[in-house]
Amino acid sequence: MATDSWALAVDEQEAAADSISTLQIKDTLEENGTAGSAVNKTEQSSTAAKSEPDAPTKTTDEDEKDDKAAQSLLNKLIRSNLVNTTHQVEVLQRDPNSPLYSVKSFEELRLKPQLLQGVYALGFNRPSKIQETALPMMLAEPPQNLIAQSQSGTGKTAAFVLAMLSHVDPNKKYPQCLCVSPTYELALQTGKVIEQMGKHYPEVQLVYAIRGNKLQRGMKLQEQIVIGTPGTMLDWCIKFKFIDPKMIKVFVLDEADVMIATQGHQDQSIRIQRTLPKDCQMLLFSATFEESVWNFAKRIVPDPNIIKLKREEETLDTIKQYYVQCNSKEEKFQALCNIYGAITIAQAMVFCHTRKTAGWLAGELSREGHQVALLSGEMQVEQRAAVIDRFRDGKEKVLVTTNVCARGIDVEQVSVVINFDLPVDREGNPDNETYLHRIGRTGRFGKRGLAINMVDSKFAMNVLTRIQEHFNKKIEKLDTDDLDEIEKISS
Ligand SMILES: Nc1ncnc2c1ncn2[C@@H]1O[C@H](COP(=O)(O)OP(=O)(O)OP(=O)(O)O)[C@@H](O)[C@H]1O
Repeated sequence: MATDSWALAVDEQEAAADSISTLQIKDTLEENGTAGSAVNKTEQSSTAAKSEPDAPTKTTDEDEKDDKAAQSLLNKLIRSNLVNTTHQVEVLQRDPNSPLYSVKSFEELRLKPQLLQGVYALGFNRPSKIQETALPMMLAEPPQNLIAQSQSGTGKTAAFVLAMLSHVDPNKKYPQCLCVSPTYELALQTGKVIEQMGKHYPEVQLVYAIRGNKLQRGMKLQEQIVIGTPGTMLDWCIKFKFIDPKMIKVFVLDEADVMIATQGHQDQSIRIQRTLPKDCQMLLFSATFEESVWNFAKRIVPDPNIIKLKREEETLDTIKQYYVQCNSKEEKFQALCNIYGAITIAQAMVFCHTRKTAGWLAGELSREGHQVALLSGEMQVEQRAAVIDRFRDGKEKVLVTTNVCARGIDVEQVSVVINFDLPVDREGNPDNETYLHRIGRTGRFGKRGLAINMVDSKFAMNVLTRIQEHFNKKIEKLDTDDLDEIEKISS
């Protein structure tokens, strides 16, 4: 696998315009000298005035899309291996009469030797759960269409990359596989996997259809695989005719759940799909599968086989939950200090509702002598990944954050999760799912965890009561002025 140097000569300015706007938000923390790093005690200013609890902030759909794309990218950047699951695979076949074929080894797939070498070079010993079923379907002759849903990190990208590399004819010097990703950064991440997997297959080449990668009018691409964002890909197929869509054998639409957040991306993807030949293999992947994703998937993939990885039920059984009653954020901070004074906490994650509170709290904790890391949404995704890596390595003991990192981060040492603010949705209702994900950071791998909720108003008390009712699990009151009582909770 090789990428031509011109193919990567992306004009950074324009490329950035194709990227998620989260990355473009001015990093106000950086101005304070604290972004992407541990909090510096001396640079934080103290806020003496009492303040009102944070009210829920409204977010726009565009924010949500940016957030999803950023979260997806962050997951990719911080993930070092396969997410371990005990999930069941659910399969709905186009032809229920044909026997379901699944593999337990990569050898059974009869891959080209260069690709098998690539798989081993990546350190893959055996197919993941989703790959066991998806790979035989994707590599079958005649090609089969597939819609696959499984959570992030279960091996979807590696699966479709292997399918694309298996289907191309390296002797034919024109595009044969198209892969569409929702953002510039996500396209680059998938491109990296193609490059790694195809390392021993240099005849196959890859080009990025992303804004800023300007080609000369009238030229025809020679690379067999094109990966890019929907707008540029559509232009390259229809407006500039760099690609002959009629020659495409495999069309992959990745991260459908992120894609559908932008109507324009949906329309462009559908327009690309319509230019492709009837026998082109259509593959669509998504981490989640709500109704809107499903409707979109059906428009892109006719007559599909469907694979779903059933979600593992998360449970609160191994987590002890408490709440602390306070009257202001300053009191909440004092309660937190008392907890730290009474019990030994290996590593803790503290969740706040807004960036402002998170920044303030990180400063206060730091002033108290804690090694604090701060992670919030306005940081660039790469900065966030660096903060998480440092925290995982134990360089900081407390991670103060907003919702941006509630999901997908496995830090084994996290023994306590503090909800400095309870999670609420846009309307101010309890966000039970986020609560579950937040406190699910602790009590992992069969260990016992501790979750402490800070309540500072009637509104927050009401949210807590409703969360308690939802999970049908009692959240005990904790008096943080009583050191003996705090000590007991850690035993
Ligand atoms: N069969 C395998 N054996 C070992 N590791 C694997 C295997 N397949 C994939 N991986 C690794 O597991 C991680 C997750 O894989 P991959 O990125 O393909 O998952 P994904 O479901 O596409 O996730 P996302 O939706 O976030 O892109 C990667 O680091 C990848 O290299």
